[in-house]
Order: sequence, then structure tokens, then C-alpha cells
Amino acid sequence: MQLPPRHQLQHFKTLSLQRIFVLMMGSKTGSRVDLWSEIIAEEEGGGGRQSLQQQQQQPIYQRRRRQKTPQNQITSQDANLKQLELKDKDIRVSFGGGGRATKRVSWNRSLSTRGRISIAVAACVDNQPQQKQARKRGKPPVPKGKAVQPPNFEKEKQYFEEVDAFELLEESPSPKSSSTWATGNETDAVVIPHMSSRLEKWLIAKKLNYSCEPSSTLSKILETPTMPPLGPMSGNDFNIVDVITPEKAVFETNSKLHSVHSRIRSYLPSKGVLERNSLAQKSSSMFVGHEGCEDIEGAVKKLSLASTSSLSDHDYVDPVTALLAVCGQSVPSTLLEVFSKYCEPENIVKVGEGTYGEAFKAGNTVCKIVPIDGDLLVNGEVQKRSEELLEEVILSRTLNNLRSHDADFDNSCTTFIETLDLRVCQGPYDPSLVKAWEYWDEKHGSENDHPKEFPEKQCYVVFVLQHGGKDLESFVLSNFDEAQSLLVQVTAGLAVAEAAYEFEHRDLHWGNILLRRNESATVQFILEGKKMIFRTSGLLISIIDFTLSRINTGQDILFLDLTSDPYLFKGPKGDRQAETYRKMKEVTEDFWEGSFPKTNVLWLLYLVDILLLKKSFDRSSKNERDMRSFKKRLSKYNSAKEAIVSDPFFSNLLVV
Ligand SMILES: Nc1ncnc2c1ncn2[C@@H]1O[C@H](COP(=O)(O)OP(=O)(O)OP(=O)(O)O)[C@@H](O)[C@H]1O
Repeated sequence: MQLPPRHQLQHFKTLSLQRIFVLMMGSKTGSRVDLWSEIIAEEEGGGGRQSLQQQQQQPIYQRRRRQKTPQNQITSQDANLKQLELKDKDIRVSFGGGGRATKRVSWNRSLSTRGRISIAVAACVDNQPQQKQARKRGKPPVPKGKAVQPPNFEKEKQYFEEVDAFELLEESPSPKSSSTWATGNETDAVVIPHMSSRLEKWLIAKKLNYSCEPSSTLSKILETPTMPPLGPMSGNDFNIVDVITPEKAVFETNSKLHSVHSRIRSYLPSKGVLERNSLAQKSSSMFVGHEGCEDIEGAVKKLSLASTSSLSDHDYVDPVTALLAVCGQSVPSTLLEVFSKYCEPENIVKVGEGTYGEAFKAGNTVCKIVPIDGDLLVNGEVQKRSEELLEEVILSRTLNNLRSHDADFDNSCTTFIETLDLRVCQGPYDPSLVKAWEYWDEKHGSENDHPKEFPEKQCYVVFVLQHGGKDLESFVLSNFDEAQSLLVQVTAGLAVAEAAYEFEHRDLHWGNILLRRNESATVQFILEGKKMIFRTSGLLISIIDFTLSRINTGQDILFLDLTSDPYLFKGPKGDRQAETYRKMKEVTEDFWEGSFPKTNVLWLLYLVDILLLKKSFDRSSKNERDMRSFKKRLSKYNSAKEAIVSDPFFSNLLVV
């Protein structure tokens, strides 16, 4: 293919990737016209029919792709200014004791656009070595390994004529109207987010018992078990005296922490976890102090990315050490050591891949391997840094807490994938993993680089996760009952996490919802102390991939500043996923740190569209009408919580 003249390249950088692709490929891209694009263009008063060039655009879902901007650099100065203005208004809730402001932790990640650009574009814009031929996967609208279904244009058109026409106000707000979406989020009167019940409880507890309790971030790290890889965690036979842990070191120096002590005891794994113990010994130096509280806070600071800048060189604990400590290790393991805890090496099977991760089934678990800290570009991306992983670990573990059925907890659910263990590894891919990788490549055609390219000293984080099943993209739903079950579980799960941690997923496309069938007829949620049990139709769902998510752990607000990822918002016009990112941008007004549960609603709206348009399952016309009515009502809600407590769409599923 002929590349465009050099002088056009700069111009190309400012265009959406899709547009670049179209410009470069010309009519070669085929003539499929995406009806969504067309309809949206009409909705936006674009003068009816799009130009031929626009018509040639077809949605290409793409992986997020890193920009080559320095870390910490936010590309939009305006956004920075706006954030500063907002900070001046002191809109953030402080959950910390003693009036200390809640730390805000932007992951400082130089962001990446969703998906990988086409080879042609990569070659001229980024001047990167040519990658493997991009294959639609994960996020693309074309199901993996399945024949492409011809789009049902008539159906799509009819659907949008019926539904979207009068939803225009909610669905396609004018960009100039900042308050179209979230009535509670006008910039002029920024609303302090409702303090979630768990945070409230924590704050009250903290006030009542103002001692030296570790900050919640540290608490989470300390409390969340690095689970024994085999067999259930047992708190009963655990004898804290046998184990030297960071926690123990803290306790020994601070007799005021008895309540925390017993709480941690109940979470800690059995004493059989030798590796954890020895590594904890080493890492305990990070936590050991001589003056109680201050040392705990010091330890928190050392683990907090937000505060590293204020630390002296003497205080600095490098993120790898912190990551090792949080994973309960003193030294990295090998990949084989980790995998062989779950299955025989020859039984390892690759089950999926993402921009950063390679997912392998090992026994009953799925282990996701994410390379870190190396200089080698992996799948065309700069590797994540350990400090970023540290944040992701905290986020995953915080969500793990929702799984507790402890009467203490006002909010609980099992909707978010369980993180069973976390490990830092080093070394090349084991031959058994390479074999599994190659087998998957032969069958599905991997978009990722061959793992044999990793150098000898490559480091990784391995997320050992509950096996969540198949993603919605490739899962075949049988009937409307299953679709309804999916919607109720996603809505209720998001509602619970909103209530507990002001959680917003912010990237809930159909590759990030896993489904599996099982025997259980019902599933339980506790939302602000109220138990809800829903019928499942034998389907259970799990939400994965919290890379873009925002959470308030009680100590930190973890979020990804998407202002530095302009490409995320430049996806194809009319593509539901791309439109959802753009709507999120409108709702948040690029203030990504803020709490905007409406973003969860946007993804629910996306899901309803996906179910109606991209998934086929047995359904009557009444079922379709019900889903459309649900969608209309949904667009009025400002949070998943509002939807789950008030919408009649779910009432026939409610058992209690
Ligand atoms: N717990 C799990 N159970 C089953 N399959 C999983 C699990 N976790 C991941 N997968 C599979 O691996 C794929 C990649 O995982 P994931 O989306 O977490 O990777 P990623 O690198 O974060 O992706 P992204 O490209 O969105 O950044 C998923 O789409 C899914 O098919």
C-alpha cells in the first residue's frame, strides 16, 4: 500500500485512528456502511447522509494504545487548570482521620487508546516496527472465532427510529450543554459525592476510636489475604506468634492496635504459607517503627504513590520492593513456580489475551501475566511500571472485600472477579507456557508478540483470578431470561460497589463481562444493609479489568486521568463503545477524579444496546419492548443504585 506524503503525516496524527485508516486504505476497507454511524450522524444534524468517505468507515474496536508522552504529563492544560480550580473549591471529601485530606492518586499512566491501530497507520504515524496483523478480538464487535454475522440493517434502523428518536436528549447531548447528562454534576455547583456507607462507617469508627489504626489503604493491603494458593484460607488455626509479618511488627510496637490485630488475624492465611512468612520478614522493615502511629502512617506514605514525591531519599521505598511486599514476597518467583501451584505444567491452557495481559487457565484459576518495568515494547506498548501495578493491586483487593458475607458489611456482592493471589515473577516464559501460547495462536491467531521475545530478566505481575467463564462477546445467550439475569447482576453489582466505594468501572464493554452457567438459582447482593436476592436463570457473571476504574478506598481515590488519552474518545462515530467513552467525557467534564456514578449507567445503556443489537437469543417482541422501555427509564437514572432500587424491569427476578 502506498503511504501518504510525509507532509500529511502530522495532520494524520490529529485525526481519529479510524479516519486515518479510512483515508489510507481508501475503498479497500470495503463498502460496509455502519448504520449506527449513519443514524448518529443524522441525529447530530450532520446534514443527513454522510460523505462517501465517512460511509466507508466501519467501527473498528481497538485496544488501548499507549501514547508516547512522558509520565505525569497531562496533555490538556485546560483540564489541569480546571482541576486546580475545582481543587480550590475544596470539593473533595476527606475521609482521613484528623481532617487529613483524602489523597488523590492518579495512576499517572501515560494512557493508551483502546485497541491497536492498523498496521498501515502504525507504520507511518508511530514509526514502530510492524506488528502482527491486527485481528479483531476482545473488544471488537465481531465475536472471536465465529463467522461474522451480516448486520441486520433493517432491524438496527427500526430500533433506532423507535427508541433513539425521543432519547436524543439523553443519548446524544449537545457538546455545548454541560449539564445535559448529570443534573447533580453541574460544574458551577459541584456536589460533594454522597459518602458511601462503608466509608461512612469507617470514618465513624475512626472517630470513635481515634487511635492509631492504619489508614484504610494500608489496612486493605494488610487485611486482604495473600491467599494460600491451594486450599481454603483458614483464620482459625492461624497463630500469629508463629509468623513474623509486617502486621506483627506493627503490633509489637503498638499495643493500641488490638482491635486491628484481631481483625487482621481473622483474615490472615494459615501458617503453612512459608514463602509469605519469609518475605514478610524482609518486608517488615518497611513497616517496623518505634513510635506507633507515626510509623504506620510512614508506612502508608511509603506505599502511597501520591506521597512519594514528598519523601526524602532516605524514606524512599522503591515500588518493586513495595509490590513484592504487597504480594507477600521477598524475591520474585519464576512463572513455573506460580503455575505449578495450580496445575501440572502440561495442563496449562491459554484462554485469552489483552493489550497487556496473557491469560492462562491453570487448574480452577486463570492466571493473567502482565510484563512490567522492562524496556522492551510488548505488543507495541510500553510496559506498565510496578507503581501502576501497585495501584491495580490495591483496587482489585479493595473490590475483593465486597465478597465478604460478614454481617459487618453493609455492601456485598460477588460480581467482581475474585483476585485469589498476586505474584511478582522474573525470568523467561516457561516452555509449557510458550507451548500453550503457540497452541492458542494456531487456533485463534494471536495479536500479541511471541513471549519468547522476553529477555532473561523480564519481570511480571501474575494475577491469580477466579475463573470467570467466557466473555459476553463470545458467550451464546440462550434466551431473554439469561439476558435479563445478566442485566440485573451487572446493575446490582455496580450499585453495591458504588455504595461501598464510589466505584465506577468506566470500561464495561462486552469483553469485560464474563459469564458462566452453574447450578445456583439465585444470587445475593447486600446494598446498604438491605439484602436482595435475584433469580439467575443459572447464569453467573463476573466483571473484570479495572484499568480505567475509579474507586475511593477511604484513603485514596484511585482513578485514571483520561484527559491524557485523547484517542480513547476518537473511536468511530456511532460505535456504541466509542460513543460511551465520549459520553463519559461529557458527564465527567474531564474531571476524572470526581465521582460520577452516571458513568455506570452509561455502560448499562451500552449493554442494553449490545444485547438488543449484537447478541441473538430467543426473545419475544414483548421482551424487546420491555428492554427498550428499560433503556428509556435507565437513561434518566444517575447511578446504578437508582436503577436497581427503582426499576420495575428487575422486579420479577427479585426473590427477597
Ligand atoms: N478471570 C478470568 N476468567 C476467564 N477469562 C479471563 C479472566 N481474566 C481474563 N480473561 C480472558 O483474558 C482476556 C484478557 O483479559 P483482560 O481484559 O483482563 O486483559 P487486559 O490486558 O487488561 O486487556 P485490555 O486490552 O482491555 O487492557 C479477557 O478478555 C478474557 O477473555
